[in-house]
Amino acid sequence: MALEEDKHSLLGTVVAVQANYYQVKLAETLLLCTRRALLKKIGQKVMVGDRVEVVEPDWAGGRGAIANVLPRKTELNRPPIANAEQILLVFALEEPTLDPHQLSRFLIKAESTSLDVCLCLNKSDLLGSEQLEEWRSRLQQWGYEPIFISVEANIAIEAVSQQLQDKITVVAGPSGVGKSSLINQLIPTVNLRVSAVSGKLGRGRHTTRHVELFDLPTGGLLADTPGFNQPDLDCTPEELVNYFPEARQRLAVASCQFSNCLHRDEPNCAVRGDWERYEHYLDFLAEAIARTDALNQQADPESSHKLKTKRGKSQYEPKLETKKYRRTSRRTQQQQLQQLYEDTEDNEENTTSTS
Ligand SMILES: Nc1nc2c(ncn2[C@@H]2O[C@H](COP(=O)(O)OP(=O)(O)OP(=O)(O)O)[C@@H](O)[C@H]2O)c(=O)[nH]1
Ligand SMILES: [Zn+2]
Repeated sequence: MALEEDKHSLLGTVVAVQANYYQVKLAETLLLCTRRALLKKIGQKVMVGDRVEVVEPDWAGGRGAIANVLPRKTELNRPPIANAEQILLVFALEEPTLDPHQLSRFLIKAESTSLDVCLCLNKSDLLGSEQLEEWRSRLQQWGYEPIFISVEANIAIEAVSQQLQDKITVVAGPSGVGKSSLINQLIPTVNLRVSAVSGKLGRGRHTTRHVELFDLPTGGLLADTPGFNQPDLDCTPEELVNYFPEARQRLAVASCQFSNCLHRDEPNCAVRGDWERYEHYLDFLAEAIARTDALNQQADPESSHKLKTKRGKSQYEPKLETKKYRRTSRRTQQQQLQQLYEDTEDNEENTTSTS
């Protein structure tokens, strides 16, 4: 049920969701809204980032009701966010030392969302200019143009600001790389907790059970995500290659002999070669295959995976997703909410184990 953005309706953006309440931002005003019963009835969920039509505004009381949700441009599952345009992936060059395998894992995860990926490398104050240039050309080979920043030395924060202007951006990255420090710098009023060098103390900022969008002073919204060190890869072995820009490039100019090539040892493969991350590709491929096999064995009737038989060989496959459909959700909305809670718990575990 598409709703036109007509000028008579009151439109806002959901900036926080908690239980059955939605905080909706309309121009400079925040209204605490409920969801109209009809939306509930038709199973229309409301996510952070959603553009919504608000009715019955009570400006004095700061209340309202959501009557409609505009069609989403994008939709993320973990964290649950609608209409995000890009992922700002933050890593540190040192403390902790940049690990290409871990960085690739995050990049693959980010690429699989179909959102734009912006790579931001913090703590550039800890490296010399030669080392920085080495990293730059290395990452360019991977297909990325990193922004080197230092929150502590106030280097290139302006470039990040520009990159975020007027967009919904999701910040991601492992623990300890300086995400909180960066967000505090970008939004001075936000006051996120920065971990002490000695490690995390008790319950941190990610123990809250909701995702929130923060207002950027330059326009735009920022979503912070839990700092987790090992995102799960949930792509199929066939999809994986699309999440390596440098491999995509090879496939843009040549084709493999076999349409179902996994680019391992198949004859006349256009992808296999001496590019730096090819070894990583093989590692992640093995992981994706193991995961598919495990799913296969579970044979869970409730799962979104289908058992398919191809040329006499049974395979457990997720619903077919071409690149065009990558952004559509793979799970039901109900599961997404559960995941949000799991995310929080995962992170609580990580927080204790990394301190
Ligand atoms: N040398 C240096 N240290 C920095 C810089 N930015 C942040 N740090 C330090 O890095 C540590 C971690 O910073 P945080 O902002 O808490 O990192 P985080 O990514 O939010 O970590 P989580 O909350 O675990 O996700 C703190 O001790 C910061 O002072 C920088 O540019 N250079
Ligand atoms: Zn191939």
